[in-house]
Amino acid sequence: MVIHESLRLYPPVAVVSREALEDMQFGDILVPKGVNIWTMVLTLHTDPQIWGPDSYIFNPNRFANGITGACKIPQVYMPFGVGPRVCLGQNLAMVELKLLISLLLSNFSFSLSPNYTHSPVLRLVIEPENGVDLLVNKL
Ligand code: HEM
Repeated sequence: MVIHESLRLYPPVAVVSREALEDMQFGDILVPKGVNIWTMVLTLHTDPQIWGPDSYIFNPNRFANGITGACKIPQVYMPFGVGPRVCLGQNLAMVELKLLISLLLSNFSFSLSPNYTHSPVLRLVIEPENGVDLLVNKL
């Protein structure tokens, strides 16, 4: 739940793009050949109409009943992309994250340094603008 919520609010890949290789019609919308379409993952992940009024709040419990329980349109949760070019490493990434977090939390406790300022920025990926100063104690 914590990993899902982190990937929802801070998706490392905040934008995925596709180029139309031919003219394409979606209902009333014509997408001409050659146009690049950017899907704003972060916008989809924080839309209050989809996630509820607390959509900008970090709340891992929203995933207590899985992705379908967390939002109205589960397809919009796409930290690893969707479709034929979905991230090949998504299962490996999830296992790595679970292992790493379990190992770290069973050996150390963490708290935020008073120096920390919350300022996520979109560069190549979403990252903390001023780094993350942590106070780490060995258990
Ligand atoms: C938290 C970690 C990761 C995130 C958030 C992530 C996210 C993504 C996203 C958003 C895409 C683009 C999907 C699209 O265009 O629709 C992608 C593609 C890809 N990812 Fe990841 N990824 C992660 C970890 C990994 C790992 C660990 C590997 C390999 C060991 C990996 C391998 C790939 C590959 C090969 C593609 C290209 C797939 C294709 O174009 O067919 N990723 N990833």
